Parts: sequence; C-alpha cells; structure tokens
Amino acid sequence: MARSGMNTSGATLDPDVPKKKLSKESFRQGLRIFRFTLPYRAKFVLGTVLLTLSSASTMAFPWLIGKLADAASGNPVVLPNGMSVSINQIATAFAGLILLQGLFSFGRIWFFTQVSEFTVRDIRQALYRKFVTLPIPYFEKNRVGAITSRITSDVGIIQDSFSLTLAELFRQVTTLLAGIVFIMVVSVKLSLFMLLTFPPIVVLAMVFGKKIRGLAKTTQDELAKTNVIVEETLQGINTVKAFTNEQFETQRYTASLSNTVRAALKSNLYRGGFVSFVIIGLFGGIVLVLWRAATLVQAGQMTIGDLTQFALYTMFIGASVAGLGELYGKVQSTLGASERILEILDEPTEPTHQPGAQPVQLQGNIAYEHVAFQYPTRPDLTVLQDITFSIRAGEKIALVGPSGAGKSTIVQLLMQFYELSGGQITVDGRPIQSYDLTELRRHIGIVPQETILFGGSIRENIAYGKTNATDEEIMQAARKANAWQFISSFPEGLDTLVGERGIKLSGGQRQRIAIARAILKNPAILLLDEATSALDSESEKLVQQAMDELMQHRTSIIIAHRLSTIRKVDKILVIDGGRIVEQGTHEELAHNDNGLYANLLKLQFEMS
Ligand SMILES: Nc1ncnc2c1ncn2[C@@H]1O[C@H](COP(=O)(O)OP(=O)(O)OP(=O)(O)O)[C@@H](O)[C@H]1O
Repeated sequence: MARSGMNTSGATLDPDVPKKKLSKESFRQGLRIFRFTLPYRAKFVLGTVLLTLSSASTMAFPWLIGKLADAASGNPVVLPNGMSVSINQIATAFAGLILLQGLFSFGRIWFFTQVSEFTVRDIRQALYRKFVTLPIPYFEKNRVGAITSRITSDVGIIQDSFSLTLAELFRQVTTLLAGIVFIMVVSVKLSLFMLLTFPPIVVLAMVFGKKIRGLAKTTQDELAKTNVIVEETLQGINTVKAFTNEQFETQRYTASLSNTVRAALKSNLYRGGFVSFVIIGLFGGIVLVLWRAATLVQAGQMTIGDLTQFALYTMFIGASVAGLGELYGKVQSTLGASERILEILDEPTEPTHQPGAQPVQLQGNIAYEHVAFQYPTRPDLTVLQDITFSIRAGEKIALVGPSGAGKSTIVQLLMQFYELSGGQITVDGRPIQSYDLTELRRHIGIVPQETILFGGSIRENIAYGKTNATDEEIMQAARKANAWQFISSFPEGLDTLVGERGIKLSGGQRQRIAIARAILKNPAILLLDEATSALDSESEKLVQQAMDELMQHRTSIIIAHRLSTIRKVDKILVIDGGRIVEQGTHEELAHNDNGLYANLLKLQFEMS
C-alpha cells in the first residue's frame, strides 16, 4: 500500500534515491550484484528451501481450518484412502504443522541474514578498496557525500533486499499463485466471480497510490527547501545579523513553511480519499463475494468448510497482491542501488600496488620537461605551461610566486595525482608513469600546508609515515621534528588523543607532527608546502629547525610563502601565471631590480 514518504516534522522515511524503471536491461545489470552472494550460495539455497517449506506450510493453514470447520459443522472429513478423521486428529496435525513452520522460519531467517551480512560486508569492502584507489579527479568531479552514500544507504538497500525483499518476493508470488490454485479447487464459480471483482479494484488502488507517492515527494522537496533556509542562515548567522536581516529571513522561512503545509495538505487530501476508496472498494468487494458465496452454500454447492477455506485463501491472495505492490517499489530501489554500486566498482583505478612490482631505490634526480597542465574539472583553464627545470639528487629548490600561480599544482604532478596534458616528468631519468605508483609515492614525503590529523593518538598519527614503526623510532622522529617537547608535556604523551574527538593542537604543533611523519617515512624526495598562516616566532623557529633537519640529504621542493626561509636553497623558481618567469639563487634574483622576486622581497620587507 502507498506509504506516504514523510511527515512534516522532517523525518524522511524513504531514502531519497532515484528509482530504477524495471526493464530487462536494468534487471540484467542489477543481477550482477549477485556475484557477491556466490561464495555463500550453499546458505542461500538452504534458506530458499526452508522458505519454500515455510510458505507451503502457511498455505496449508486455511485448508486445515476449513477441515476443522467441516468437522465441527458435522460434515465428515475423509482422507483419500477412505479413513475418516476426528477434530482432535486434525488439531494435532495442525499443531505439528505450526511447530514445523516455526522451525522453518527460524532457519530461513538465520540463513538469509547470514547471506546478507556476509554479502554486504564484501560489497562494502570492495567499495572501500575502490574508493581509496580511485584517482584524485574522481573526487573532484563527485561530491564526497554522494560517494559515501554508496557505501551507506545504497548498500543498506541491498542488505534489505538480501535479507527481506527477495524472500518476501518469493513468498508473495508463490502465495498468490498457490492461493489462486487453491480457491479454484474449492469452487471454480466463486473464484471466477472473485477474480472479476478484485483485480480491477487493486489496479485502481495502485494508480491512486502512485499519485499519492508523487504528492508526498513534492511535500518532501518543499520541506527540504525550508531546511536549507534554516541551515544556511544559522551557519551564516553573523551575516544575517550584520545585515539586520532577521525579519527578512523569518518571513522567507514562514513563506517556505506555508508552501510545505499546502503541499502536505494536498497530499493528505488524496491519502484520505485513498483510504476511503480502499474501505469502500475493498470491503464492498468482500461483501459482494460473501453474498455470492452465501447463495452457493444455500444452494448446497459449497460446505461451510469450503467457504472458510475460500475466505482465508482470498485474504492471503489479497495480502500478497498488496505486498507485491510495495515490493515493486523495493525492487526498483534495489536495482537502482546495485546499479550505482556497480558503476563505482567499474570505475578505472589508479595503478597502485601492481602485482609483481619490483621495489625501487631512488636517488632523487628530478626533471620537468615542458610540462603543461589543465585540471580535468576545468579543461579550459591552462594552469601550467612549458614548465622545465631539473633538480639533482640532494638539492633543494623553492617555488615562489603569487597566489594561484600554480606552485602547488607543480608539486602535485610529481605525485601523479593527475595526468599531464603535455611534456613529461622524470625521476632518475625514468618517466614517472613507468614506475609502479606505490613504489614511486613510497619515496616521496610531503609536509602539507594544512596538516590533517586523523582521529586517534599522536602515536598513530606519527606512525602514519611508517605503520610498523617501533615506539623508539616514533620517539626519535618526534625529537628530530622538535615535537617531543610538547608531546612529553601532555600527561598521556604519545597516547594523547587528537583529531575530532581529541585535543586541538596548534598549527605549529600539527606541522611538527607532519614533519615527524615524514622523517619516519624517510623518503628520497621531499615536498614541503609552507603554511600561509604565520606562526609566532618561537614556533616558527622550531618548525624551521625541524624542516632543516628533515631536508638534509634529500631532494626537496619547497613551496615558500615567507621568503625569509629560503635564502639557503640551491635554486629559486619564480612562478607566475603558470610559467617559470625567473630562476636563480636568492643572491642573483634579489639583485635583479625589475624582477618579480625582488619586488616580492620588497613587499614582504615593507609588510614586516
Ligand atoms: N583541484 C583543482 N581543480 C581545478 N582547479 C584548480 C585545482 N587546484 C587549483 N586549481 C587552480 O589552478 C591554479 C593554480 O593553483 P595552485 O593551487 O597550484 O596555485 P598556488 O600557486 O599553489 O597558490 P597558493 O600559493 O595560493 O597556494 C589556480 O587558478 C587554481 O584556481
């Protein structure tokens, strides 16, 4: 039956996922998700057998009840072999059947839930493995929320369908077919009468139901709009107040609420109509059939037992038709969900962790040759053009230039986060694409502008650079990174929790954790992105010392925002508008009065 999708206090009952039109193709696609159940097929088959048995025993109930009614009303109940049976014997058989039915149901649930739990675990695992190996551009083209809902709500729908929907579908279809056969056996005349009366009512009810679902969706959309107003304005409450728009926003919200109520009332008008239609149509139909049945009993063409059986089977049929209507929607969502899941699983991944990849040792010679680049999400914007430079192993270079010049992009390309649009990058003379991606990245360490700490202890966060590091190694790295001092001042030391649920570290402290991570990783090549936000001078000094320590004997590329920190580097590349506009040592560039670097220096000098 049509379940209205929501109430107006905001709880959305149906996940707002697009449904899939049922077609041969969508079925064929959707069924591919079944490959995840293959390892558990034995359990699945067992569950199906038990389900068949339990459905069959349910179907025997009305038959036995009819026999009881016959025996009670004095019609002798005779077995095919001519033996007549008593009420007690029928009741005993009934009790036995109920017992069996209980066991069958238990077994069915037990086996089907195992299949669904294991299958869903495998699907989630496959999805997660896929997520982390998808190339970076994928995450720029798709919202993270949309991606994570694949692993939560879509997989949830699949779980439902393996544990419930499939079984229900099977049961309802068999009940419907068997029910029709049974009523035909009881009385062909009455069955034909019933089948002419009910299906038109059911079809009408389904059309009605669809209309109501459409209206419920409209209400849902209207409500979503009101929620957007609340969220936006509360998040930007400072702006609302600064512009003294409290009244305006309240009016806007009220107007949106009125729309919601209007939509909800319309939807409920139809719902009311639907309920009275069901009462009048359905119960009217039942009265009609009962009237016909009564005349048949009176004419001696049916017994009371037959009538009871007939009525009960009819109820079964009615329930299964109604159930099938609801299942239709569930099958649609399941197909939609499995298609979206399979779509992600079919996405090409980065070539990481290739089988048979040889470990490589890198010297750290880097060369960029005429590198050109556009971001895949903005193909019309040339971010880098003709970038050519080289660094010998152990040298340090700095990239400077205005914001948006392309410095971070140059560095990211070395990690192969994106494909080049032109030119090539080599490491130790080999194009970077020829390396196994994991092997290449293993030798590159980064200290980003903004260090992301994962929820967990400081120990875990440092060990992110080398997951099997010993405590001794972690402490040593922390010392070299000038981080040990503040870590040991916490009562819980390395076990101090950081991240969302833990304490908040200062910018300088987080950077030093990032440096400790990189020290543990011990890479041949280092990419350092200086924080733009200035640290206090004490913290600055500690971070700088730690960076110097980290850079020793490694090829390093530094994205510098504060020019004071890069006087000692071997070469400075000045980037502007995606090109290298100047290069040389600090001394050389500082004396080129018309140069961009000299100007930047002057600017920073004036500012400080
Ligand atoms: N992921 C991305 N997708 C699309 N465009 C991007 C992306 N990242 C950066 N850009 C664009 O590429 C250009 C270069 O950005 P980049 O971050 O490399 O500059 P930057 O010199 O490092 O700047 P800053 O000093 O402010 O960090 C900018 O125009 C920016 O808008």
